[in-house]
Amino acid sequence: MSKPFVAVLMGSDSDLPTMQATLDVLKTFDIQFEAKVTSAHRTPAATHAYVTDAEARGCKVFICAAGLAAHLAGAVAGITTRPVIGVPVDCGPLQGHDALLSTVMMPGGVPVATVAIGSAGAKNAGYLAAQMLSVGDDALALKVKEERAISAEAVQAKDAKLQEKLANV
Ligand SMILES: Nc1c(C(=O)O)ncn1[C@@H]1O[C@H](COP(=O)(O)O)[C@@H](O)[C@H]1O
Repeated sequence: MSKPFVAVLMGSDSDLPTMQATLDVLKTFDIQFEAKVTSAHRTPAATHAYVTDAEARGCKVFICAAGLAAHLAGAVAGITTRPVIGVPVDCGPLQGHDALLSTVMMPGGVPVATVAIGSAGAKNAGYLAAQMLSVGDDALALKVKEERAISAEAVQAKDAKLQEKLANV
């Protein structure tokens, strides 16, 4: 049986600093992934071949990051019926606003789940992929819940510190 994994695709190696946040989250959850530079514009045939092959080998979710005229996520969504998460990368003169619109504004029937511009969006792409995979995986669902609880505790600890500071003013 094919092993489930997430494919993390980037339009360029210049997107890697942004996408490190996605890879870090996938590692936190022990989710298998493949990371690859491939471009709908520059290497359309290779992108098509990879997506078709990855789906056949067990890819459950595609995460696609691109900046500027970001068509990678949309092009991948046109090839596969697996969920596609789009990360607009903050580069170029428009700082990712162009990538946001070209990633999110998909025609009906071919969705791309688009996250925020830049590293915060890249981080959420990892969490969203984990939540998608957790639908059929109870152990992963538990890990996602535990991670949420840890992050809630961190916020509460920050508030406790603030209250302490305020009490001493
Ligand atoms: N938007 C796309 C696509 C695509 O959509 O297929 N391929 C590369 N790119 C983006 O071009 C930007 C500049 O790329 P370079 O740094 O290689 O010049 C990157 O953010 C990349 O994702």
